[in-house]
Amino acid sequence: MLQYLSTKEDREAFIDKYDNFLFDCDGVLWEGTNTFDGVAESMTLLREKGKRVFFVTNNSTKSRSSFLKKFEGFGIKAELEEVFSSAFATAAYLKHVLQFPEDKKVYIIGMDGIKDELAAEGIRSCGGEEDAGLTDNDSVPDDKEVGAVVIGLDTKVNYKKYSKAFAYLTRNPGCYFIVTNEDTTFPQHGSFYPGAGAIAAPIIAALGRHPDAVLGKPAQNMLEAIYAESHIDPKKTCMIGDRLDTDIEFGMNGGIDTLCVLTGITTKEQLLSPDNRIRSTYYMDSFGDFSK
Ligand SMILES: O=C(O)[C@H](O)[C@H](O)COP(=O)(O)O
Ligand SMILES: [Mg+2]
Repeated sequence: MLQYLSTKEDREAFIDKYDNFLFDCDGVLWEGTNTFDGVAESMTLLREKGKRVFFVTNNSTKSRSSFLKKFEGFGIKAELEEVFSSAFATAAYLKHVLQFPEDKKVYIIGMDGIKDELAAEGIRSCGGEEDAGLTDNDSVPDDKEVGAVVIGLDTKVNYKKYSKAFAYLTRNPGCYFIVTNEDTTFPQHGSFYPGAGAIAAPIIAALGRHPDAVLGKPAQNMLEAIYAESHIDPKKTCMIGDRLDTDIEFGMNGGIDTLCVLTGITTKEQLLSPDNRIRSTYYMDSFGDFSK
């Protein structure tokens, strides 16, 4: 039964119930370059109570170490081992699941986060922000070294990038088509903007097929990585997110409780609608309210 954490007592009882908290980032801890009131204080409260904290973001634009700088800028304590991103999960999938060959490389539509996480796994890549300024419509030469195309949120996307990705996926036999996450929108500047799912959609339409793999929430790759490294008890763990079809579904699929906050994508009307099939365990206006 969906419970609204409306009083200080509700919020204290919620915190005492769990040992581990998994945090989505965009729409929960911040929106673009702005954090929400009380977020840093609420995070400090959890740390002071000895709770374990993990960050599980579908945002593939930054590497985990770059995210650490963003956390620090908002006064949020975070360790590298606590940060899991869709770019990190994608690099791990290529390396350890696909056993991506050393003589192959990845073509990226996305930001440096994907390039950096691939490099950390020793996987070569091209495209990404290097192709940001391409405006020509010249033919795309073959490049048989490209063994995978990875698409994530790309705020510098252009037609040439799409042309290259389409060329490699249709010309190179066995070329993997991977999307870091399928969030259709993400919150910033007080509004909503196209997300990774919207960036990948043109290639899905042109190819007439869906990706071979999508690594972000609600897929369980990041939760499995957390379990493998930390042995946390799912019964004492709660996922805190702002998007129903990624964060809350991720928790439901993983058998953990969930808290939906209303500072990002999901509105109270959407959450409470009789048509909504993705019901979180709890909901509250903002994670920052724990500091009140
Ligand atoms: O790709 C996107 O649309 C954004 O990165 C999206 O906001 C995911 O970020 P998260 O809410 O999982 O931190
Ligand atoms: Mg979010």
